[in-house]
Amino acid sequence: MKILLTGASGQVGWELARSLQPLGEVVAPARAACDLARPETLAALVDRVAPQLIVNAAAYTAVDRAESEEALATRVNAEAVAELARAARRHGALLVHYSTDYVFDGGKAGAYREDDVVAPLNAYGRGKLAGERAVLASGCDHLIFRTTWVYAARGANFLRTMLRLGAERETLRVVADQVGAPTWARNIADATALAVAQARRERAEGRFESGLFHLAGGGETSWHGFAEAIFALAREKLPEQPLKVARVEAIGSAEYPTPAVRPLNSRLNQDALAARFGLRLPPWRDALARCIEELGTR
Ligand SMILES: NC(=O)C1=CN([C@@H]2O[C@H](COP(=O)(O)OP(=O)(O)OC[C@H]3O[C@@H](n4cnc5c(N)ncnc54)[C@H](OP(=O)(O)O)[C@@H]3O)[C@@H](O)[C@H]2O)C=CC1
Ligand SMILES: Cc1cn([C@H]2C[C@H](O)[C@@H](COP(=O)(O)OP(=O)(O)O[C@H]3O[C@@H](C)C(=O)[C@@H](O)[C@H]3O)O2)c(=O)[nH]c1=O
Ligand SMILES: [Mg+2]
Repeated sequence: MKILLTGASGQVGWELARSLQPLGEVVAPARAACDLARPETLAALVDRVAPQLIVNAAAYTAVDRAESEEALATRVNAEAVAELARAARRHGALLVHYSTDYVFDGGKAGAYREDDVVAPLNAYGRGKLAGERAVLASGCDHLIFRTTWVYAARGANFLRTMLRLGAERETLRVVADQVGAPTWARNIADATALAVAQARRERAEGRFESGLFHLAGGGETSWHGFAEAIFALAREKLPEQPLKVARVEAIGSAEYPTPAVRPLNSRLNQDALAARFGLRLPPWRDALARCIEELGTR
């Protein structure tokens, strides 16, 4: 199977480049050769590669910057996605695409199910929602995974931000009223590969059905709880890590003003993924422990 992977330098894309290897030949063009800010160039790229599977891990993920760059964010997260999806349809390829908890407004009391009402609060969320809709509208075979609070040993993420700030400051202030589940990029990539393997069998047997699935770490916490776990695990597993931080103050979102409004509830119900693919990500703290252990081996 020939696989076109976008965003291979990102958190999820980096892990996918490894997880997808056993499934076929992974073609992962550099950004210059696959620029989602230029959607009009993508059909020719897909024609040239002629993949059976397209995995789109590229995205505009700067949530606050998107408020002042909504057109660019939407071009990358929706218009380019529409082009990739139409090209997948033309080639009879399966498209795997990722979306976000930020399509929701966070007002629900429990964990969000796939068919719950969407109502993004920010520009990034609006663009990602438009991306989901573009995939649906294209009529291509697809799997959309809505994930959340992604971190990895590399890339720009909350884990790495906390380790950096924790080395610089004695006190940090972190919001405690936004709840969700940290999700390790490696778990996303491995679950994607397993789901794709099943989808490939289903397609060969003519019984594949496209769908959208929530894919997030198990359990829940707040950003504050995530930060405390990061420092506890780093103290335990990274003796070399310089950590000055002595206190992580729990604050409300109002005390940490940002250009983009974030949902207070990011919890994603995992049952649909388990029912369809028999997959469930581990408790978020277990995954975080493994990721942090790995940081110590570098
Ligand atoms: N990060 C998170 O917390 C969450 C992410 N998601 C979704 O998961 C998916 C993967 O995200 P994640 O791995 O965290 O993202 P990252 O920000 O870590 O990586 C984004 C990737 O997209 C690439 N990219 C950005 N702009 C363009 C462009 N114009 N053309 C081509 N490539 C581009 C980046 O390239 P370069 O390295 O050159 O910048 C990078 O490879 C995305 O769909 C995202 O929306 C969903 C929920 C949470
Ligand atoms: C650095 C820092 C952040 N925060 C808050 C801000 C925010 O509410 C929360 C997390 O900060 P971030 O900038 O990592 O959040 P953000 O970039 O919004 O993370 C989101 O990224 C996109 C791509 C998604 O799809 C979402 O699922 C989510 O992971 O922590 C503090 O309270 N104190 C701090 O010192
Ligand atoms: Mg961010």
